[in-house]
Amino acid sequence: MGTVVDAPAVVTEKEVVAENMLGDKKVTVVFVLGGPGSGKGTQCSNIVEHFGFTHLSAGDLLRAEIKSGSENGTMIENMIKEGKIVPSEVTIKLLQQAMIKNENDKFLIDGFPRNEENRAAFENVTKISPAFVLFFNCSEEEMERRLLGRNEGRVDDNIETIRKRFKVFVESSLPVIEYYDAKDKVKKIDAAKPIPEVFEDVKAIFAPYANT
Ligand SMILES: Nc1ncnc2c1ncn2[C@@H]1O[C@H](COP(=O)(O)OP(=O)(O)OP(=O)(O)O)[C@@H](O)[C@H]1O
Ligand SMILES: Nc1ccn([C@@H]2O[C@H](COP(=O)(O)O)[C@@H](O)[C@H]2O)c(=O)n1
Ligand SMILES: [Mg+2]
Repeated sequence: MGTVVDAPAVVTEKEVVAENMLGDKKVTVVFVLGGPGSGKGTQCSNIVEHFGFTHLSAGDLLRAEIKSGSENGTMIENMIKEGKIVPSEVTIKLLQQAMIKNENDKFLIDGFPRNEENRAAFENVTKISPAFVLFFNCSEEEMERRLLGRNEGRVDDNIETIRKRFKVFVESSLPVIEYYDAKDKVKKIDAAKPIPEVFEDVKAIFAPYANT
């Protein structure tokens, strides 16, 4: 009888889950965080225009899901009215679908991760870690003034919900920023300055991404 040799373990390409791969494209993800009204959406529009990123706002995706008449619509609407954080699986699915649908490989993910559950679930499900976290720092007094003047008809831009959103930001979102800060991944911006001045600081951070 001939010698029996164990067949070498064959690792197919599909079994290897490479970091930051989305299907067959390698992606760059920047998380854009900051309190409600700190100017995340405003500056993301500028970054899109100058640096060719695609902007995905978790809040916008959730609001679109409500409008689409999805089965989760009522639950999402109630959570937003209360300033609460929607379960991660719902938001991550929307973000993943939006990234897959888009041909770009550079994404600004605005308003996510909002809590520890968001952060851990996104890393586990997607195996994507952010290149860095852009953190817009602003006082509650200034953010409150901006939100009350925004006039976009958002159901959560009223003083009662704004106070709840600030509490959630301090209790659940700041710890996520601290988590990434401990990994030296946070780039903090003074977001209390006028819009063009904030963008000057943002531009300096994104300079390495020009023409990529
Ligand atoms: N630096 C700034 N100075 C003054 N007003 C600003 C500044 N940045 C944004 N704004 C205004 O403040 C309001 C809130 O801005 P924006 O929607 O960008 O905030 P956000 O961080 O995305 O808020 P949210 O978390 O509620 O979505 C808008 O009306 C915007 O025009
Ligand atoms: N990761 C997230 C992001 C947002 N939400 C809910 O949407 C509301 C509005 O978010 P904005 O970023 O547009 O301010 C937010 O207050 C949450 O209710 C969420 O659940 N999870
Ligand atoms: Mg926004």
